[in-house]
Amino acid sequence: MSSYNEETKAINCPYFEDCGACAYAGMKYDNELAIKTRDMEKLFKDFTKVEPIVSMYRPIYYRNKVHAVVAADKKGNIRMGTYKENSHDVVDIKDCMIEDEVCRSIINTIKELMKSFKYKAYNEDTRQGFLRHILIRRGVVTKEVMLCLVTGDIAFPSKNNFLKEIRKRHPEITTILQNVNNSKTSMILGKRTVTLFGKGYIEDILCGLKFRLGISSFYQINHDQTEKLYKKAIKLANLTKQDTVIDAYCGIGTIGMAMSKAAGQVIGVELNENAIEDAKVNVKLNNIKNIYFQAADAGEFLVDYAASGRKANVVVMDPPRSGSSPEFLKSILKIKPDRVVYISCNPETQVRDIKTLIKGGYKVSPVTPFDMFPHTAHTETVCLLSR
Ligand SMILES: C[S@@+](CC[C@H](N)C(=O)[O-])C[C@H]1O[C@@H](n2cnc3c(N)ncnc32)[C@H](O)[C@@H]1O
Repeated sequence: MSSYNEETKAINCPYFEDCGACAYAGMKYDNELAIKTRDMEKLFKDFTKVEPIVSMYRPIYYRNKVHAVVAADKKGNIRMGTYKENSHDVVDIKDCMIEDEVCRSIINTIKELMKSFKYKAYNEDTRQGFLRHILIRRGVVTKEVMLCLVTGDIAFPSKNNFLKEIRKRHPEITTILQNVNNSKTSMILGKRTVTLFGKGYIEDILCGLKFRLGISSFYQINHDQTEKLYKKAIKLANLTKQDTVIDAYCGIGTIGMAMSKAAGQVIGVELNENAIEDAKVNVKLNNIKNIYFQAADAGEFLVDYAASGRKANVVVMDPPRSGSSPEFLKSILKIKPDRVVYISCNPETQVRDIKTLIKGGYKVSPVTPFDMFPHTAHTETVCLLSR
């Protein structure tokens, strides 16, 4: 069994070595925070100072999105969990200190039901079998739960009985989806998704705003730390009603919408069309009038934006782990916004991108690290670049 020490805020986990997610399992939380701060100081030492890391009061059960790979061992026993590092062996996880407890208990129930319903785990080599992945999202404020079963085929034996049973055992589930993925791929989701029960999405409240979340859209996995991070980003942006803000890599529109009250207008740009669909609904849900969204590659969008001579005073960017693109950064240097607020889940690519902006005339504020992923080796950072 995994456990948490209330005094040291350390977690202990029997899967620690095989799973590999929690690099700092077993360590006092204070020591972990000191290591993360030191790492950030090293990384940013040539450019700027690092502020104290923003930590969690109770750093457990924070992941509001939980994923389990489903597989069978040589004896045919079902295993549900995560891939061992650099392998396709599945670590069979029964409990986890960083995942939402409700999501985890639903996964454990599905494992039990697979036996009684005689469902087979999907086999990636033969591409046979039924259940391949389980993906669950829970609204931290609304408590709505979305369960997505990723199967190798659309055929779902005893579907109605299964749905009845899982809903009886977990009345907290508000919607159930089936996604079909029979491709040789490391991607979890395939192209086809059908709603088996409920609305097909959940809602959650973040920074006082309501957000609709689909299964494929990005949503920060640590709700409480995200609110602190956005608050800091809004402060750094120092907005007025005269400002035009570009929210680049905007996902379902969370940051841009949180900034819209203080800004003149906001333009959100995001590659994932489903996320943009959610963003457009979210604007209506919150009755926001000064924001619009475009589905596009952020780099291409900004190249066109710069070429058309339009201006923006503020750019907020929150790219994926790979960071931003040279075209995007080049266009920033053309548009010359006064302020660029850069949020990153991979400070190494952030440093690379910051170097380009500094060469182009920007100065960088102290960086604030946020412990968005306690016990793992990851840190989120935010800073302001201004000219
Ligand atoms: C770290 S998430 C940030 C999302 C959002 N800002 C939030 O806080 O919820 C990065 C987002 O960038 C999107 N993305 C990835 N590559 C992109 C690209 N080339 N152009 C635009 N968006 C992209 C992803 O789909 C994802 O939604």
